[in-house]
Amino acid sequence: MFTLHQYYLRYLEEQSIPKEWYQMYHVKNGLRNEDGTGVLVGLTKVADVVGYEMKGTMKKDAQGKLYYRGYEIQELLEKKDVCNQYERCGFLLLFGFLPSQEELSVWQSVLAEHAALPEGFLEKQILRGSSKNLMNKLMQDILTLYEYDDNADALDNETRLYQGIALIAKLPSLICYNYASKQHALHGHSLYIHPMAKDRSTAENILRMLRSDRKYTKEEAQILDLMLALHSDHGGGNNSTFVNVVMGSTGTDLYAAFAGAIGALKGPKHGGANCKAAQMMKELMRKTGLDASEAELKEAAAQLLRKEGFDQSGLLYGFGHAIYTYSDPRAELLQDQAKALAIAKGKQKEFAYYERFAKCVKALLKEEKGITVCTNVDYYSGFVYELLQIPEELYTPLFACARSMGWLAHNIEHQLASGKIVRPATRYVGTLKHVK
Ligand SMILES: CC(=O)SCCNC(=O)CCNC(=O)[C@H](O)C(C)(C)COP(=O)(O)OP(=O)(O)OC[C@H]1O[C@@H](n2cnc3c(N)ncnc32)[C@H](O)[C@@H]1OP(=O)(O)O
Ligand SMILES: O=C([O-])CC(=O)C(=O)O
Repeated sequence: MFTLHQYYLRYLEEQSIPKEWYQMYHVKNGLRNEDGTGVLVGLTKVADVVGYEMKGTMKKDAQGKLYYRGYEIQELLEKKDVCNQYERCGFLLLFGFLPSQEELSVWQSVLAEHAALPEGFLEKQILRGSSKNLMNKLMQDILTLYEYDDNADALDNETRLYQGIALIAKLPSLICYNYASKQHALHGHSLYIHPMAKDRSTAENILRMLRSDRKYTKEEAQILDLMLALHSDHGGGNNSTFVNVVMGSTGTDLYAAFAGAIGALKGPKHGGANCKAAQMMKELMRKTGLDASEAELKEAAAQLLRKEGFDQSGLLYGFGHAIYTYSDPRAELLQDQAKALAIAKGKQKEFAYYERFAKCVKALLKEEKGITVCTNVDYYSGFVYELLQIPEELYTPLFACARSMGWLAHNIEHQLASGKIVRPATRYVGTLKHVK
């Protein structure tokens, strides 16, 4: 009797493609050039991500910079005493200019108007069906929302833009209600469904919906708002945005493209790294204690790199980036937030542990792999969320909620500017055979 396992072993023996062939056939593996830079696959006016400079044909590492529609992120998010940076950045990403105060309030009321879920959706789709993973549930919900849209397959870009806005407006309640429903269904927790308040920002509404007493402080809302704004876009090349553009290029519906992007973002090498990093750090703190020496921290990192412990992937989550080298500007902003929050909440030792561990990992990856890595956006974000009492399961869904602005902006931009179906090539390297 043959078993599938045997077929699999045979497959490995006969069908595997040696790693060296990628170089031999000049494959742009992972859509990267030989120097690690990304293959140019599009043009965008939405955002720019800078991590190196090209001096002729030489790549030179540089401090990281992120621009939304030409505005540097630090400058854009300078104003700290407001709670609607996310809405402001979203407007900028989608329409290309910074809204006036009046335009911003119109935009907020448009989002509020579309936030309500279709009639019966909460009861049928959310309270009656939970999933073991909230990202998967979000994909299901978005695909179900397709059924409620009479013009779901519209090809016209303006219609798609409005469809996308209506979808984005619903993400905060989808995420929070699914969490509540799951906690109730799987863990027997009390169920509370707080409606979105029309006069509050997205960040305020998320905190309200997540908390049984609906209470939050202005500072908490400002930090969450900053987190959402920071995650709103990252150029056209990041995996989830690209997936959504590739799917959109076939003319498929926006619901499908968003579901695809959410699936991509869930991956632990992409947005899912925020959960993984938080879990990894918790396990390390338990294992080494908060007072671990530099040598102990470095050994703990080396063990992870050797695939010993944690998830045995060999990855140090929250480190490294396809573009950033010396620094990820978002991680720097988050590090400042994490520090301030840690002081306020008496978690300085944990914060110091994060900083000391980061130093060891950077040194280790330089020694072992010869690469310059920085902490990326996913390193400190979980720590910040934890101090805001946001449950771990929601870290990646919140990323999706924020990034949906960027997904939509790039989806529409590609359709308007190029409209070309994305279709690269692969080379057949098997042998030719005849059926006997
Ligand atoms: C929102 C975001 O998506 S930010 C990124 C979040 N992801 C993570 O934090 C997961 C950990 N990091 C990584 O896996 C990677 O750094 C990525 C996926 C972000 C970028 O990957 P790449 O562009 O392939 O990185 P790069 O070309 O610099 O990698 C060179 C080598 O270093 C390894 N490397 C890079 N980062 C790490 C890391 N954090 N831990 C262990 N090894 C790493 C790569 O696996 C590769 O090894 P190999 O040559 O043996 O195959
Ligand atoms: O740009 C990338 O490859 C990943 C990233 O940081 C993001 O999507 O925010």
